[in-house]
Amino acid sequence: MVTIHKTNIEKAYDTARTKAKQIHRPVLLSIVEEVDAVDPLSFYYGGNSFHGERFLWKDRDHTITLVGLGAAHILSTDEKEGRFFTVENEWKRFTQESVIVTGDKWAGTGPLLYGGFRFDPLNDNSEEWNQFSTGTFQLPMFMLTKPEKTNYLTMNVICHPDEDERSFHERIRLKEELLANARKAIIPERPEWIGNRDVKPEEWKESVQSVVNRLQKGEMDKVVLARKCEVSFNQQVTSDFVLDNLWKQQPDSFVFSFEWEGSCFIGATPERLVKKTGEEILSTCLAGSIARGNTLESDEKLGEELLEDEKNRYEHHLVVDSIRQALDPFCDTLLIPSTPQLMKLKDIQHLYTPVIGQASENTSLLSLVEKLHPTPALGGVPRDKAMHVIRQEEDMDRGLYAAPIGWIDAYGNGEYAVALRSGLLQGDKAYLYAGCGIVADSEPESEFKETQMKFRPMLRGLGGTVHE
Ligand SMILES: C=C(O[C@H]1C=CC=C(C(=O)O)[C@@H]1O)C(=O)O
Ligand SMILES: [Mg+2]
Repeated sequence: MVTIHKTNIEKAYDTARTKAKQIHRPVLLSIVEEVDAVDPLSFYYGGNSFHGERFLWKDRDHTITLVGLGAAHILSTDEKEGRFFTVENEWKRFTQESVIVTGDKWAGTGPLLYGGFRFDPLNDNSEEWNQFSTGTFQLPMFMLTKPEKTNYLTMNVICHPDEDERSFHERIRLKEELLANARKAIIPERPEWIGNRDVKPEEWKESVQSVVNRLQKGEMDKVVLARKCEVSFNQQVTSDFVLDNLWKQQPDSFVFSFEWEGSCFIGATPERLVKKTGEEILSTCLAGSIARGNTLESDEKLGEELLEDEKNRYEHHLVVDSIRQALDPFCDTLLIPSTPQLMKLKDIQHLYTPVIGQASENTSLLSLVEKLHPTPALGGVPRDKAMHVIRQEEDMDRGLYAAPIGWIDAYGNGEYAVALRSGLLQGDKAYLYAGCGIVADSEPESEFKETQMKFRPMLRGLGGTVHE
């Protein structure tokens, strides 16, 4: 990796081209510059000439927003077991040969790989998820990074050995145009909502009962079962208006979109899988749910009920235990409070235990993702047995729902969320997914109601009427 500090970009371009000629391979040139304040959503809408190749990421702590336009490079794998390492090694190799022009090494700027790993590489019941590989990632052509108050723009160009200079100048012109577009107010178009329907709701409740019977016999401790809801529109649904809604409606969640080959995976999830900045790592145990109350008093009462409820505490405890076991071997220090607190979101409250650790040297972000996924907040205990039951019982493909989605930069910093409260926009349909942790004393009807609450953020985000 060659890092050049604040130089003439023509010179950097020559360096990259010369390098490409020497190694007989294309070389990535990544140019980072500080720009005047840009509204991330306007940058996204204004980049609609890249429709189908855009992404947006906002974390739940409001520390970073990323918007990517266009794909300078695609990295995907169909490997099953080794997919995390394949992506990691490919990414390392690719960035090691790159030329980066930057003022400093800010996390989330420069070369950055955005995308996700499918929930279950062994599920080939594909339906709507055909176009996604077991790991699907892109390096954006243009990317806006907003860490709190600053604004950076990264331009990624793949320089070929026989590169024609004109295409480079064309990219610079395009970058200026995208920044100018983002400063004009663009209001996203909203298609008309036709209706929504639960897919096989009665069958799902029967599955819950059959899993409860097995749990009561002691075959396993926990299995998370999910179901699907389908929403129809009068015309193609694009991600713009959905993002606009989710951004405003779910300030305390990760808001993300990932446009890919005509579809868009989108959502507002409260759950972090893992974040790594230098050696510091953060993770989240999130499991156990109850409704929000209509008044402050009833809301507090429900919160207290959740904190004391044995069934929910058990659901949660299994997640804490498993995350501790996964992270402990990779950490010099690991801090996990012994009792959960409440995470209150617009439609639901959860039991929540934050995790902070100091990773031992040479621990990579994707190796942590590999160890953590799927946590028992989406899979179960024991993991392999639960995955087998999910394949048997769910009769669908989760695709990227409940899967790790996020980013990694050239310095190994990054963050992956667990893609809950999410859906796939495809043509004039949106497919939404929601699941529940099933334990021995689960009741199908009340778990069904829990999934109804978990569909609400996306139903509202899609413009549906949600009874508060
Ligand atoms: C599987 C989902 O939620 C998980 C995260 C929080 C609470 C959960 C629960 O109480 O069952 C689930 O484990 C989902 O939202 O689809
Ligand atoms: Mg639950």
